[in-house]
Amino acid sequence: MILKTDKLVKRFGGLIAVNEVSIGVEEGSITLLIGPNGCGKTTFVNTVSGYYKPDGGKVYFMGEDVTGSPLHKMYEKGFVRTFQIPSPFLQLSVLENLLLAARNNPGESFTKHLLKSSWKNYEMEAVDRAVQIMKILGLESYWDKEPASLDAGALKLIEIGRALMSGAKMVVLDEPIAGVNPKLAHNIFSHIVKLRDEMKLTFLIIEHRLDIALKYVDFVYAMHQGRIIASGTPDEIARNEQVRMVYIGG
Ligand SMILES: Nc1ncnc2c1ncn2[C@@H]1O[C@H](COP(=O)(O)OP(=O)(O)OP(=O)(O)O)[C@@H](O)[C@H]1O
Repeated sequence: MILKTDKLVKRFGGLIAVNEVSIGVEEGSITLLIGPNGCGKTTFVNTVSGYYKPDGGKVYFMGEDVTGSPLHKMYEKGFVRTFQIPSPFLQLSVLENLLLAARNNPGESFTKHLLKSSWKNYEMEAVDRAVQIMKILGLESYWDKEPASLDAGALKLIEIGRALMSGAKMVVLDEPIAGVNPKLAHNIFSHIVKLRDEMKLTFLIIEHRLDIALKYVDFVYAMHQGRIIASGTPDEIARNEQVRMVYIGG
């Protein structure tokens, strides 16, 4: 398991938004977190990623106890939420946007990289990686285009590509297909699957559109009122009575 939580708790005053949530995310998997509005999904992810301090329980990332680690520490360890990556620069190309998201950009620490050769090596490696990522995401033919000229699906893929350039090992996506048409939504999920298969990347995804998402993910956790009420394969979750009750309202 790349990520594990053990009885994680987050309270807001008297409200227990995350109530002893224990989950495990397999490395190289796509894991989905579902549940009705207000059930605690965002608060759970915020508590894991260091945006909130937990009121109880533990978080383990890559075998290390990271309970209460701040957001930037989790990011350094490779646990990345796409909002941590600055928004794309609309006047720059797709390639330039990917390059700017690369971590340890020598431009950031001038004195460490006075030698031109280290700049060159760094730049070549970064360009190679960006090209590899653009190929997997099907963005290579747009490499010199400005993001603003592309569709919503491509923008989402650029966002994921930039998370990858930043050295992410696990990416958390908050409703990656919200507001995009079904064709683009399937396209986004197909590329997430490719990243899992070709780069061994792990995803934790919050998504409401189960008709689409369940076709692509490996494992699902269902939350209701701060607790995990079911977990299993997409098939098991689609057949789960309690999950159906919560979603359809009995
Ligand atoms: N900062 C906060 N202060 C107080 N209460 C909060 C705060 N953030 C969330 N809550 C409450 O915690 C509960 C869980 O909210 P959360 O946003 O985590 O749910 P969610 O499952 O992500 O919902 P959605 O699908 O609508 O995004 C809700 O009752 C919400 O009102």
